[in-house]
Amino acid sequence: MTVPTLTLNNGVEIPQLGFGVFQVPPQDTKGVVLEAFEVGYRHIDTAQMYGNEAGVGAALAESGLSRDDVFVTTKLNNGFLEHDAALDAVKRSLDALGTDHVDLLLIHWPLPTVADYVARWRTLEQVYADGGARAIGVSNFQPAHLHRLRDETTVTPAVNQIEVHPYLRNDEARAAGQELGIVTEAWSPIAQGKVLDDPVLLRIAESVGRTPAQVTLRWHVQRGDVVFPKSVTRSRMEENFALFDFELSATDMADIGALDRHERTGPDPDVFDYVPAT
Ligand SMILES: NC(=O)C1=CN([C@@H]2O[C@H](COP(=O)(O)OP(=O)(O)OC[C@H]3O[C@@H](n4cnc5c(N)ncnc54)[C@H](OP(=O)(O)O)[C@@H]3O)[C@@H](O)[C@H]2O)C=CC1
Ligand SMILES: O=C(O)C(=O)[C@@H](O)[C@H](O)C(=O)CO
Repeated sequence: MTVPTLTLNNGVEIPQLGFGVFQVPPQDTKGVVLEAFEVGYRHIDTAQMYGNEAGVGAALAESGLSRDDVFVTTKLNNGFLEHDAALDAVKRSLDALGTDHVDLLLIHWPLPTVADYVARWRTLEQVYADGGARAIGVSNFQPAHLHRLRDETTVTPAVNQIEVHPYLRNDEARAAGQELGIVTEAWSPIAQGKVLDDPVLLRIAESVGRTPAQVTLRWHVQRGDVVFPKSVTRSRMEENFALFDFELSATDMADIGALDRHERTGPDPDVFDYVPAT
């Protein structure tokens, strides 16, 4: 199955479907990512916060895949608020991943009540200028945060990685991204499994002969977002990868969109202030 790519605002191509490794235990990560590569995934979404970049790096090294064939994203952890500390943290990520550049580097959380995200964005701009990342972006940024970056900095984020699933369409943040030429990446795309028993998704899944997870992921794809479902279960990795040989009708798309309850599974970016010790 061929995974389509989207073109980011600096011309870099990103596979629209990837594999997320949040909550994959560090000691299992190499094996899980190698399995994901076997299934066909070529886009891995990790983070300093997940503690498993070294496992991703070990899988990259052992896979025999060319570095250019895999799109790797990592994220600057919340504790690195100062320029030099953030640069050092990025260097450690590159070492752990066994590469001299990532394809995409994100600010993980804006932390608007803790520190100035504009300063962290300038650090990412430097990493980008120095070749440590082919593209830079943000995660969990609200429209006002994106507008501040537009007004006060030089490089437009390539992506905004935000929580999106049928119970949280997150229309405002997606629309701000569209206005500014920023691709939306939908995290927790199946709401960590919470949407899978929904009667509407069950009905549509039955009608198209697919599973509720496939229908949900296909909904994201048809909306034009990037997704990277996580699973440590081989059969689910395969299920989540099989999205490009069926289509949802306009009515199915609208019915899924109507499930929005503004219900987050994760923290609210306007107030999230978790800063780990570094
Ligand atoms: N930037 C940010 O702040 C955040 C980013 N993310 C990113 O998004 C990725 C995906 O989000 P995540 O929170 O992991 O949640 P997901 O929505 O991807 O759901 C993962 C959960 O669903 C289960 N699951 C996966 N596929 C299926 C299936 N086909 N049928 C039934 N159950 C299934 C998994 O179980 P099992 O593994 O046991 O098979 C796991 O418990 C993360 O891994 C991370 O890369 C996530 C949260 C926040
Ligand atoms: O998975 C991520 O990328 C996250 O940022 C989450 O872990 C988030 O920090 C969270 O769920 C905290 O409870």
